[in-house]
Amino acid sequence: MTDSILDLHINDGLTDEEIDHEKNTYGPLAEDVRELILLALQTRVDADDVARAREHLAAAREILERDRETGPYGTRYNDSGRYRTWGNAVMGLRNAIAPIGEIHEEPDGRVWADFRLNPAYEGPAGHTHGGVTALVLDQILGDAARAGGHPGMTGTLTVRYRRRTPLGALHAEARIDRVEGRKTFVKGHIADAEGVCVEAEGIFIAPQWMIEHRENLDTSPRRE
Ligand SMILES: CCCCCCCCCCCCCCCC(=O)SCCNC(=O)CCNC(=O)[C@H](O)C(C)(C)COP(=O)(O)OP(=O)(O)OC[C@H]1O[C@@H](n2cnc3c(N)ncnc32)[C@H](O)[C@@H]1OP(=O)(O)O
Repeated sequence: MTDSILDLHINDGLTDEEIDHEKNTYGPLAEDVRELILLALQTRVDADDVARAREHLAAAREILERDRETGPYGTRYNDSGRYRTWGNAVMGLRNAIAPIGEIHEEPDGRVWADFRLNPAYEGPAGHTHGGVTALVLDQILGDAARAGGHPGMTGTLTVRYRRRTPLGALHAEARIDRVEGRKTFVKGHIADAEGVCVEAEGIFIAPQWMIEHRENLDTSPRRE
């Protein structure tokens, strides 16, 4: 173990039942917080009602803080090969800002997700923030590299914004273009119902520590 990423790659020994229990407990909490983020943006109730709502939120925070972790979630797995990246900013089950619920991996190497971006992801008025589409593409392209057996860190991500990306229903997909030694070149895009909005090419590079620990890495399709 030579890298700080590996230090957060932990078999926590949970049973499948315990993982399911955690999923059913903390997943809905993240959903509630996601709804609260939107409500903070959109509510029009008056100051008295806001003050009352904040009292309830303070009470909820007091309960949740009674027993908590303080650091990042990292990657956790168990003996049956269930990997959890629940803190991930794009698709972490316990992360209320993560916009994607599930990323699908096809046998032909295509990786894709259908998702919705609500107004909390706004950049130009009524449209998606360019940093958010880049965030999603970094994940989807990185997942295509990993799912194809070539996990790596993003070395370069080149993003071309072809036309404005609306908020609402979107589709992202990616696949490996070619592999050159430790470098994997991946191409992908985000589209709305009218077609492609943003294209990206990523170069994912397997650092030495990742190659050395390859057999322990999360290339399994059972990630959740
Ligand atoms: C145990 C847990 C494991 C988890 C395993 C699963 C991971 C599965 C991910 C899932 C999906 C995640 C999706 C989100 C992915 C991020 O968000 S990752 C976070 C953002 N990226 C980073 O923080 C990376 C920071 N940079 C680095 O760590 C290092 O610079 C790199 C990129 C690993 C390269 O370091 P290095 O291995 O020392 O590279 P080096 O030996 O200098 O060069 C090797 C080759 O790459 C080229 N190269 C070097 N840097 C670059 C670059 N930036 N751009 C292009 N080419 C470059 C060199 O020219 C060289 O090419 P050749 O001469 O061989 O042709």
